[in-house]
Amino acid sequence: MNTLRVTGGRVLHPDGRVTAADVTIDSDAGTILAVGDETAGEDEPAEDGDESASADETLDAEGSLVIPGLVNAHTHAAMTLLRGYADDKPLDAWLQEDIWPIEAALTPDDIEAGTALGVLEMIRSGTTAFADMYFAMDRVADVVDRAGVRARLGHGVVTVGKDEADARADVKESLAVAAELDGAADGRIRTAFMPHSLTTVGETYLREGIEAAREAGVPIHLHANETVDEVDPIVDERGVRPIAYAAEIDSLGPDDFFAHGVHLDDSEIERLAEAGTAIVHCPASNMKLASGMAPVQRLREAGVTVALGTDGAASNNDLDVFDEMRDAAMLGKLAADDAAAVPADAVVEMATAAGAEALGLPGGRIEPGAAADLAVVDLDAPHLTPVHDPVSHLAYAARGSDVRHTVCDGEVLMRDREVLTLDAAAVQERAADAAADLVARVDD
Ligand SMILES: N[C@@H](CCSC[C@H]1O[C@@H](n2cnc3c(=O)[nH]cnc32)[C@H](O)[C@@H]1O)C(=O)O
Ligand SMILES: [Zn+2]
Repeated sequence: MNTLRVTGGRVLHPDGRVTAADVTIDSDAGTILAVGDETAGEDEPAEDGDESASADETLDAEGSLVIPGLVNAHTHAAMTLLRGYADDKPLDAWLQEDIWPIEAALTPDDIEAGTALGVLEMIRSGTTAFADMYFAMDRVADVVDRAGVRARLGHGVVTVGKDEADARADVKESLAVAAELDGAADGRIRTAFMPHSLTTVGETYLREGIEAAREAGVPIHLHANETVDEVDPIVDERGVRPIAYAAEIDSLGPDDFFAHGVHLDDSEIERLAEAGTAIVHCPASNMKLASGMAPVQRLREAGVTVALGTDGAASNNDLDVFDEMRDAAMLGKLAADDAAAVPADAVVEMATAAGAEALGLPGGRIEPGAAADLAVVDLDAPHLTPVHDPVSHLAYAARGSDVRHTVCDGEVLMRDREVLTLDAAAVQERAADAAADLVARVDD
């Protein structure tokens, strides 16, 4: 057995406690073997005894905080190519006037280049798992495989504006991708059926796709209740709110997870809680597109699993989950009109354990037997001094660039800020070239 030991740091435990402890990992199995010495005093660093000497590989965590790898539970990674391409517009106009026209010109090579850039950015900011809704998903899966991260992947279906044959083909593609890619990258890739939203996919197609997904045991991921303009047409046309409609078409299951959930009434929150369907809160995207303020505190109080997502880089404009934690806490307080709402420990949980739970992926907890997915955050920086409360720093003061090392499935993906699984300079250059070519093609 090959072992990896993260030494000399302080560890964030699943119950929110922070203690000095080494973390010992079985790198072959990709699991955590031990966290400190259970029999030793909890505030004492684990002894650097024989065990440490026998680890095959070590990562220095002196002066640092060892946290679960962060989970970006809703993104479109390849949209890094469109970062800063179209800003300062509401969702509907932004998608229809800018994003969809340029996405129509994206090639599979572009999507691979943009995804590699997105994954590079995620590894460099301590994210080890993400959910991605896009297209050319075989190329996305290649990147995930090479980079060493985990992901729940799906082909996004849009049927509005398409004829019946094209619409059916899109649904079929999403189901085929979900069947083919599940279990890829040594099991680090799982899949989902991903209709874009309840308004951009017609009812017949939704029903057909969801029925097939249920038969195949594949979860469902879609954008829901993101803007008022998306809720109103459903209410006008059907006389029920979107989450009730989702239940009618059987897309409200315990393994399903919906992005946004901004405009939810109490009956919808209750339904989500009863069904066990998770919400992925994307505060930066919701603020930037002025979509609204999600009722995060009420969702959590009702028992809904709330994860965090950056959404695509064109509506954020980065993929840093630390930013998302801070934004979620800030916006959550504003939405609840209560400074005590959505506190630091809540957003840390949303970015870790709740994220893994929403995606149905391993990780999110540092404890023996859990997946060895973690990030080591360097606390030795002016903006992180003094350390009264490390959890407060994670939520309010730390940034992705404070992450020193990133580990996923027992493999070191970044050591001392050097990404080992991707050639960072090459990925960045290729993405910049692909983006410049893309814009030149579209502007012609
Ligand atoms: N097969 C579809 C692709 C859908 S992928 C998922 C889509 O979600 C879009 N998207 C990104 N962010 C958001 C958001 O916040 N709300 C809704 N859609 C978004 C993204 O631009 C992409 O077109 C097609 O042929 O158009
Ligand atoms: Zn999205």
